[in-house]
Amino acid sequence: MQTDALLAEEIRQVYIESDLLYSQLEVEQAINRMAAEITEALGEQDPVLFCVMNGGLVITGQLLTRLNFPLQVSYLHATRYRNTTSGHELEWKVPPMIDFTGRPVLIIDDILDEGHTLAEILDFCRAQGASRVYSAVLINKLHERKARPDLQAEFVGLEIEDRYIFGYGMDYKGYWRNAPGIYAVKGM
Ligand SMILES: O=P(O)(O)OC[C@H]1O[C@H](OP(=O)(O)OP(=O)(O)O)[C@H](O)[C@@H]1O
Ligand code: HPA
Repeated sequence: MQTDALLAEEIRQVYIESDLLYSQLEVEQAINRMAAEITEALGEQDPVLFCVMNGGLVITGQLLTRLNFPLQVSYLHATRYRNTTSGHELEWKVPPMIDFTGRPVLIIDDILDEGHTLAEILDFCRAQGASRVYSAVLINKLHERKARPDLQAEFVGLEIEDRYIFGYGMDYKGYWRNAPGIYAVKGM
């Protein structure tokens, strides 16, 4: 079999053998709660929201239609895993392109795993003059390997055990960001 055919087979197999950790309904309920908490904290603050591409795509879109107050939204692109299942140095592909000097910023991403990605993005936004920097993640992964012991997002959808997951923006080798639930890869 050709390499791409082998990968396609692996990708299908990973989905078939995965464990569903949270259904679409459970994820949507968590997003509703996050949106209410964000509205409560930022509804009067004229914030700038940044989607962390690629993984933040789905949660950002799902949150946006639930945030009924004045805000601006844009994206930044930083990657550490590069479509693999283990992290490397953070690579900035696109820095924030809206000026947010003196304004609150909300960084939105799919997952806070070891937290190197979020920590570096938060530091960058603080150094660039945000009045305050908040973060929202759909998933917080529970383990003792956080980049900083005190690192937490203000807004968290769901917590998961220490397994490699995909769905709702999170990928397995670049695939299954579109999976409509939170799935854990068998054996990982
Ligand atoms: O907490 P960490 O251990 O730093 O990992 C979390 C980051 O890893 C993933 O991005 P990735 O680098 O895979 O790029 P992607 O957004 O294109 O999937 C995810 O979207 C987070 O941004
Ligand atoms: O468990 C994960 N799944 C997908 N992407 C990720 N990026 C960090 N951790 C993960």
